[in-house]
Amino acid sequence: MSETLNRTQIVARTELKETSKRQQVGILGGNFNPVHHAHLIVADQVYHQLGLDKIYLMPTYEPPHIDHKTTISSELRLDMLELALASDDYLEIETLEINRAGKSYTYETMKTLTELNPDVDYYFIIGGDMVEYLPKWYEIEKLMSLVQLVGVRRPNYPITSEYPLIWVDVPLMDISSSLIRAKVAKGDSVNYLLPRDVINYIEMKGLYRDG
Ligand SMILES: Nc1ncnc2c1ncn2[C@@H]1O[C@H](COP(=O)(O)OP(=O)(O)OP(=O)(O)O)[C@@H](O)[C@H]1O
Ligand SMILES: O=C(O)c1ccc[n+]([C@@H]2O[C@H](COP(=O)([O-])O)[C@@H](O)[C@H]2O)c1
Repeated sequence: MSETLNRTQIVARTELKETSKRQQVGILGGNFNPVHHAHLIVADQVYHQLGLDKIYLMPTYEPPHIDHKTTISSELRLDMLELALASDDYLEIETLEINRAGKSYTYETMKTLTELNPDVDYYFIIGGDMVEYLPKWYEIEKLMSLVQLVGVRRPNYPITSEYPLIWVDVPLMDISSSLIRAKVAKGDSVNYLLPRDVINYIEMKGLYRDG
């Protein structure tokens, strides 16, 4: 945890201890097209720094952004997530949004998850790029009453928000799925930007060659 905790963080941290009988679960939602090492480092750092019981990486079916680019099939994205997480027992995949299909609104998802798991406290993790977009999220006020939002820094994005986020310090990593897709399309190396097994899968399936 950062040395520079703000009041929200300190209160939230205390609450973490007081609610220790309840399961503390983090969710990192995303398109994961493809999953990369920054996703895994973010999940790992939040897990350890907040002392959570588990983190789920949750692929969206259809990204809820109005202007979001098209994605690839959920089967391909799920395969890559499974390859990336094969050796970690505290990182798992939540397939609720894939199974539900349609637009993946986080409020709807977390409403379902909190109803299914009333003994779990959820921490929804978002990168700095998403933080500034929060006011436009569907039913954001209701979502905040269901989950604790956790922000992680991303290069070139501010670390302020009008919402009560817990900020977790992670190494600044200028890695993105779009960078990886662009590099694959150009034939550039993507070594060490994402797990080797995922790179092999991308090559085997011929993904992203056309941009
Ligand atoms: N390098 C990074 N540092 C911190 N957070 C990140 C990073 N990359 C992705 N995230 C966060 O992980 C979540 C899932 O990201 P997503 O699957 O959309 O990947 P992405 O790399 O942002 O993809 P794209 O480049 O296609 O937009 C989002 O909350 C995003 O902000
Ligand atoms: O619910 C919303 O309105 C909403 C708007 C934008 C993003 N999200 C969620 O934020 C997570 C990261 O989104 P993305 O597009 O960066 O992969 C993912 O779980 C999305 O479903 C949710």
